Amino acid sequence: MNKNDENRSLKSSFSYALKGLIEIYKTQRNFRIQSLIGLIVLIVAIFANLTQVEFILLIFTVMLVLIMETVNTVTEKLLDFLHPFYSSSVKIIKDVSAASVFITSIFAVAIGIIIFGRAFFNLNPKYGIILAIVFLLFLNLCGFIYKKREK
Ligand SMILES: Nc1ncnc2c1ncn2[C@@H]1O[C@H](COP(=O)(O)OP(=O)(O)OP(=O)(O)O)[C@@H](O)[C@H]1O
Repeated sequence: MNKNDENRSLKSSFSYALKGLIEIYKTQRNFRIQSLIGLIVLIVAIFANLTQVEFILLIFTVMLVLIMETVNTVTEKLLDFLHPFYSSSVKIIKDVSAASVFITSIFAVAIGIIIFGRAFFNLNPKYGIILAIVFLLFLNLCGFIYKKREK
């Protein structure tokens, strides 16, 4: 492969990725909402008094939510293509995939509370941890009750 071919293939990979992004943006309402929230969060971050680590964490979190939504969309589209009819297995896979986005969103909100809470309201970082604890408590409690009921 010569330099020209390499440049061309790099260009086409980029254009395919861009088409994929446009497809997700056009068809996935959640992706549109998440990318808008991410944009607002990062713009607000510019005006907040944040440390370098906090900036990095915010960018990481915003991108992570979008990545998880993209992976979730791939899972849904793949399953719809392979098995367009009702199936309890498809249901479980789709539900679990949606759960991964949900967990990431909770993580994002906890990070937001910790970082913006400190910067704008001098809030103790423990409130972000409390949200994560409430989520894990709820998860364990529901899981426990559900398992008990199944027996
Ligand atoms: N083929 C199927 N068999 C069984 N259950 C399904 C099937 N397709 C979807 N479901 C159920 O419907 C839920 C929503 O699935 P769907 O693919 O419509 O995703 P969605 O959340 O509406 O995605 P989006 O709006 O992002 O396209 C799944 O989590 C699952 O519980």
